[in-house]
Amino acid sequence: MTAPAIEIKDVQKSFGNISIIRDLNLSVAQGERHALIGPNGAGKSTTFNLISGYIKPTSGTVTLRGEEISGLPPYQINRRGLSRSFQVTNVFANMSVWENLRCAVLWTDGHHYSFWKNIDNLKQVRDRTAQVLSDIGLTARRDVPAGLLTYAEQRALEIGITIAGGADVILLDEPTAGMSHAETERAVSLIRRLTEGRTLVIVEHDMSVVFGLADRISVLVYGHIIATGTPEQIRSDPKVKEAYLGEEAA
Ligand SMILES: Nc1ncnc2c1ncn2[C@@H]1O[C@H](COP(=O)(O)OP(=O)(O)OP(=O)(O)O)[C@@H](O)[C@H]1O
Repeated sequence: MTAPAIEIKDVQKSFGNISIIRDLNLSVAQGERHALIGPNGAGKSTTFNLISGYIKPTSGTVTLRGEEISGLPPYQINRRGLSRSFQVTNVFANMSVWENLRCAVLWTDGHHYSFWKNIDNLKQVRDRTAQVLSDIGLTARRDVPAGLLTYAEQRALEIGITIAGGADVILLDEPTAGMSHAETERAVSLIRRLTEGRTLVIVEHDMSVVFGLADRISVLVYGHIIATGTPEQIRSDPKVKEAYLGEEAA
């Protein structure tokens, strides 16, 4: 049997004496698109931080394709094929779109200490950067400083940076936050296309995105998953309606 892409087992996380994540159990199959939803402050970003190594669990384990990763630093988890985006736009504003992407490709390829090399001569890096640039639809904007892109373009670039290294497990934290309806629709089709054949975990408040994209959904309330299931199961789960979705999803 194939190991899950991500498995969180009995994870607890406290900050000081405040318990934020309580008995967290979550299994995401390889190739699945999984959405993590829940009210503000439920612990969704904290869960992403726990998976990607930015914080360590107080207890419990996180495994990636069957191998324990809890306790590893973020760059080692990244090298094992897990990449994440952040809630806040996280691009280098003064660097061009091309340079931002190339930086992400170099980083994952382990070239980041070779700053004395002429990196544009690394054909493999150049080809991969051009491929991602085209995948995110920003080829015409390649030389524009990232800080001058529209907000939606910056978020697309951020998704490009996240997938640039070829990770097969992708975590996206609110990728459509702050976008218009039309921008959101474009972002969803971009995400669907770019995560084809990979595993995706997405934190998202926009329910049209969640229900349109996810194979399965988990609902986190006060640091605990109260339900996991298909969009239909989640939509009709009385516990979920009461705790989170309310009449909105009825
Ligand atoms: N480093 C930290 N130290 C102390 N408390 C923290 C820390 N990180 C998060 N928290 C607290 O943990 C709780 C969960 O926060 P988190 O950001 O994970 O929630 P969230 O579900 O992502 O919320 P939102 O939907 O608003 O982004 C919050 O009460 C937050 O204040």
